[in-house]
Amino acid sequence: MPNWLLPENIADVLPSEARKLEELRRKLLDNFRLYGYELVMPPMLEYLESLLTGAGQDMNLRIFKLVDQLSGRTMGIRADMTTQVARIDAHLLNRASVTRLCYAGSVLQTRPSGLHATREPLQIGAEIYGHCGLEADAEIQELVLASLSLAGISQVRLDLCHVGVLRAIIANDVRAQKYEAELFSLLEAKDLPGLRDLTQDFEGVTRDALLALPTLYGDAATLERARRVLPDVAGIAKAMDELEFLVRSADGASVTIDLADLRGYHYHSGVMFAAYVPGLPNAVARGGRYDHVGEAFGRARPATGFSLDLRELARLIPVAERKSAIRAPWSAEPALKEKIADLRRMGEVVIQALPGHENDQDEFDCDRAIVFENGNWVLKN
Ligand SMILES: N[C@@H](Cc1c[nH]c[nH+]1)C(=O)O
Repeated sequence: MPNWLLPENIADVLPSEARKLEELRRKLLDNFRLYGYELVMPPMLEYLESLLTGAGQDMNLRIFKLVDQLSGRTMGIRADMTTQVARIDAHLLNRASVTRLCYAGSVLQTRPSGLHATREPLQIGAEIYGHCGLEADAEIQELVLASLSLAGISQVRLDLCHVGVLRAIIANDVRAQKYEAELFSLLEAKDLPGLRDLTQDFEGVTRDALLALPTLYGDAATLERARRVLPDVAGIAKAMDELEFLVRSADGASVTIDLADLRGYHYHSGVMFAAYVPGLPNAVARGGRYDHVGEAFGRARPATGFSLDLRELARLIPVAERKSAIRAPWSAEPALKEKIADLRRMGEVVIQALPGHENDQDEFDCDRAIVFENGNWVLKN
């Protein structure tokens, strides 16, 4: 095997793609700051227990593990930054007020989420702690749309879902509760035959409601249909009210409902959403409420947020034009150095051709040059 071969679903980012990624990262983080989100940088790896706190079993399967030579304990490489940021809010900041945090960094996953998906997403996201009202979810929803619009993507569909619906359906059925994890995966896969099989011995109301969930998708009118079809219990009515609030607050954006789209790390506790764009089968961004993660870290804090993979997002936008640049000869002469420094201060890219490389091609489009004329260094087209 050639020694330059990388593992499956792991890739280098080459200059033109890296430029897109970095520009997007800066734009998004700058915009988060305009909304008051403070940047945090959690570590690449932690003890496994802290990475798993508050998260479901599927998180454990997605984390690469290794042994810490200093402590002998098992460490994990983060597969998702949301719970790390919740840990920071719960333990390190310890603020009682609303806290808005954002982050950008690589995460590593043992398995790709799709055939061509990377196992090293570049995750960027924003989270709000300390407000249990839906206003926080609405702000996050707005931030998702703003982020995608900064990437030049305007045709976005927000797909809303609510974990409370499934939880309310199985709340009074002990047998169904035992199979919660299986129910999640069958619903995510919209696997009706599998769902029929599993629910055979469930109580009639539970079974009917579970079988109805995969059919409850479509425009906002789906919520009325869901109210008619699903059992009339407090948990479901509350979830429907919350979803209706968010449909209203997303004014202008295209919103759909999909009560079975429960994909995620299973730490979500309320409203969840996924953003879809044309040409991509998987969601570009995901998020939602996860009020119990802080509690698992010892400090209950309402929480909601979103994250997306910058690599995936960058694939959707065209390659940025090659930036025009100025070519300069290589010389240590002070007058030339000063001229070059002046131009760079003005934001120009000035590339000094190293001796013997005057005609090399590179990523830049050198449309001007600094030349020596009549005793001066001048800029020429
Ligand atoms: N980190 C979650 C999305 C999320 C962020 N905040 C809340 N939920 C994911 O990647 O699926």
